[in-house]
Amino acid sequence: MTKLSVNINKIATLRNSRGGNVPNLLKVATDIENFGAEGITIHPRPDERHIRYQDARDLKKTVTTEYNIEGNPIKSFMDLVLEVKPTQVTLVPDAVDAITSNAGWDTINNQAFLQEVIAEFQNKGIRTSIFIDTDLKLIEAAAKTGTDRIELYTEQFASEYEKGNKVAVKPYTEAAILAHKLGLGINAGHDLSLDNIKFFKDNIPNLDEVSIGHALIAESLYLGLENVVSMYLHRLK
Ligand SMILES: CC(=O)[C@@H](O)[C@H](O)COP(=O)(O)O
Ligand SMILES: NCC(=O)COP(=O)(O)O
Repeated sequence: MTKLSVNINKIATLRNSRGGNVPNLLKVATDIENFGAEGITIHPRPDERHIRYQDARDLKKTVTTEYNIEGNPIKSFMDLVLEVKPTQVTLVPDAVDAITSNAGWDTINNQAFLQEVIAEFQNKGIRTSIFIDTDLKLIEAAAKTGTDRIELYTEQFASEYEKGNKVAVKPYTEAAILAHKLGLGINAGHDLSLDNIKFFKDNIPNLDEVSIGHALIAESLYLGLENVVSMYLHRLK
């Protein structure tokens, strides 16, 4: 079975836009768990434009499902994760000013560095995952870092699938087959959505977990709008 971990960055974006506590990030995380999601994902960025470091600490007290923290292992991020001790840390090589994650790790050139930080997290009992593209040489090198899992970076698949190019899933299938052979767990994420998730899942063997945020929150708005507009109209009668 593939677990759904909901990325709540966008809830924090909305909250921060007004400076108060609406929507309440902790309550939303608990509600998402109560609705059946099997995990909560956050990606605190160094500028704290959405998830704040304090959110990561507060969520540790309330999240009862799998808690996944994503980010680039710079010192402040490593200190935070080692303090909070989530279920899983997902290492993402994103630049400080990146609008969103836009590349996977070069696991060949960063092998020694990744080995070192992965060992540090694992020594504290934190499962590790590496955000990665589908190049098979990168998957082989990922296995040598000692990581527990990889997270396949699905942006390319999602954009090609939207154009009708279903064959774009093939490199992901091949990467997953090799990763499984090498003993790695398999996660996936970025731009997965209600439109593409079933096809992706059906084509990726041994898919442990997907983390979905941007599309899921946008879809929640669309699917909830009719209900909320009619509730307002009812109150205005
Ligand atoms: C690693 C990944 O693909 C997601 O964490 C994505 O980066 C979400 O981050 P933003 O919400 O900042 O775009
Ligand atoms: N790891 C991917 C993630 O957490 C969510 O990415 P997105 O759905 O916001 O693109």
